[in-house]
Amino acid sequence: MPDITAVTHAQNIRYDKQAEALYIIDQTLLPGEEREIRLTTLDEMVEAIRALRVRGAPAIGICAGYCMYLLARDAWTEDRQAFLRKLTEDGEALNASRPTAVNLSWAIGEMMAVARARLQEPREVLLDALYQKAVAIHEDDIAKCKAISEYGLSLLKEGDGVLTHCNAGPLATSRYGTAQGPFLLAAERGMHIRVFADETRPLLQGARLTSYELQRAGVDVTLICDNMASIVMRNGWVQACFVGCDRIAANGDTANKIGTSGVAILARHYGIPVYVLGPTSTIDMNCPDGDHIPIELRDPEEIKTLWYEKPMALPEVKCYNPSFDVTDHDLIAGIVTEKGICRAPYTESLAALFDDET
Ligand SMILES: CSC[C@H]1O[C@H](OP(=O)(O)O)[C@H](O)[C@@H]1O
Repeated sequence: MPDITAVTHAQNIRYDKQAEALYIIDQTLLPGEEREIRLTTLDEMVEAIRALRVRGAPAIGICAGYCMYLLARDAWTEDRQAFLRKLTEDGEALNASRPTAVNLSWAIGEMMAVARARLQEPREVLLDALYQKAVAIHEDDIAKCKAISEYGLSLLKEGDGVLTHCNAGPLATSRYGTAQGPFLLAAERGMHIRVFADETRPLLQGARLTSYELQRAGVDVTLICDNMASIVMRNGWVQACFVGCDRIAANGDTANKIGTSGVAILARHYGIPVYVLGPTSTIDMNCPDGDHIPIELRDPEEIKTLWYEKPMALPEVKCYNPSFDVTDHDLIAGIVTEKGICRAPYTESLAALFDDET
């Protein structure tokens, strides 16, 4: 029996204030096992983000907020400059865990701003302000994802087919998700949307996470290999592509999971619109274009060994393993944020999102 709320409200990141403990669902074990693990030390936090036990741009930012609060508790000393130096160092180490998703550096920056602003306050006042900021980052994302899901759903009609790539559901965010949120909202409202989920090699977030979330929510999801995107588009089964984002540059160029740019180029060939969905915390107005987005390179051996019982190529074969690629802004029909749907020219429409913040 579909349990939509169990999916949309999955506690992928949970902070127990009584125990002062941070828990995450270890996403490397899904879909076979749903296990919470506790993150206590900086090394555990860095490893969890690097190993994608917690992953997805917004989720990484939310986790980083709580991590910075815990690290501040450990770094505390009456010597306030020494405290700030230690927290800064820990934040830099956390930020280095993965370079592409701007949400990580954004969340760490938000927490550091509170630490600097409250530096001379008594210990409990400063720590409470940091905790409240971490909670705000988490709760703001819930509201953002719900709004993104509503705007995204406004682009679809009953019976539409949508192709998605990687995972941008509740496991990658706080609730509902970004690119997948509209599908879950449609299910809640009894609207039939047919989703084609790319498996998304080599980390298989689409197979392991997207189809796991959507199937359990009762969404009509079909899992396909990445090299099948063209045939489902050619068959006329896809009316739109919805993808997430890890960093959107000021001109609309968007970094997302490796393979996204190929989906967008295919979609252009078949005349299918591609929408990027993500919160404004994923927009980096200091990054002028996609050439300036740092692309994470992962262990090349993953190509030959990940999820396989035995290596699928000779050990001496070279591999190249970029975790993201950049979709040119001119391939993107719209960028869906919690503030609405931005259209080209993105240099102007994205900047306008921040007008009320200047
Ligand atoms: C709403 S998640 C955004 C984005 O993050 C994912 O990358 P990863 O699984 O490596 O953290 C993927 O690119 C999603 O589209």
